[in-house]
Amino acid sequence: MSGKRDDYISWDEYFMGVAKLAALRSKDPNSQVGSCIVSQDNKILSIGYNGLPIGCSDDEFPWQREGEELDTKYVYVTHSELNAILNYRGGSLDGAKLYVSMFPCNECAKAIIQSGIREIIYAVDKYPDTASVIASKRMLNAAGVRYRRYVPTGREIRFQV
Ligand SMILES: O=c1ccn([C@H]2C[C@H](O)[C@@H](COP(=O)(O)O)O2)c(=O)[nH]1
Ligand SMILES: [Zn+2]
Repeated sequence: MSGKRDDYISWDEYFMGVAKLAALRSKDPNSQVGSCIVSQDNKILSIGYNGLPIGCSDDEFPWQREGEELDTKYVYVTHSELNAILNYRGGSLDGAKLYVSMFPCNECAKAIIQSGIREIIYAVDKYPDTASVIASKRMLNAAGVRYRRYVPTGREIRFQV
């Protein structure tokens, strides 16, 4: 009997919690997406969320979903997963894991595969019937990148000292 706490959070809760915290930085009014890249030995390597590229003002570029293509967010926003990959300055991501709050699109799947990430843990598969996500899964399957849904414990995570 060591007296150690036994209600500490799991690795999955920890890293998905970090990804969801990062998502809260997003200015996207509809979908806030956060990513946390983790090494095989559970060290956080990088974090990202969906947002505009450096130098592109959050207040000047559009956040709408519909209308003329050039007036929508879709042609400007950098996706959370790509931001996390690009934010990493340490070299190789070979064998890393990606915790992400929403299932990655086809463009992110390409970047994930090419970066060497080998496992995706996602919270929500928000658009499973879209060509983008179907293509994403097809590529991830072909490349042998595993993916699994994060199963919430239902436990409330509170901060206390
Ligand atoms: O793989 C992905 C796919 C999408 N995103 C971002 C891009 C947008 O900011 C939102 C999606 O907006 P909707 O209004 O839900 O279409 O999510 C991402 O970061 N990663
Ligand atoms: Zn994407």
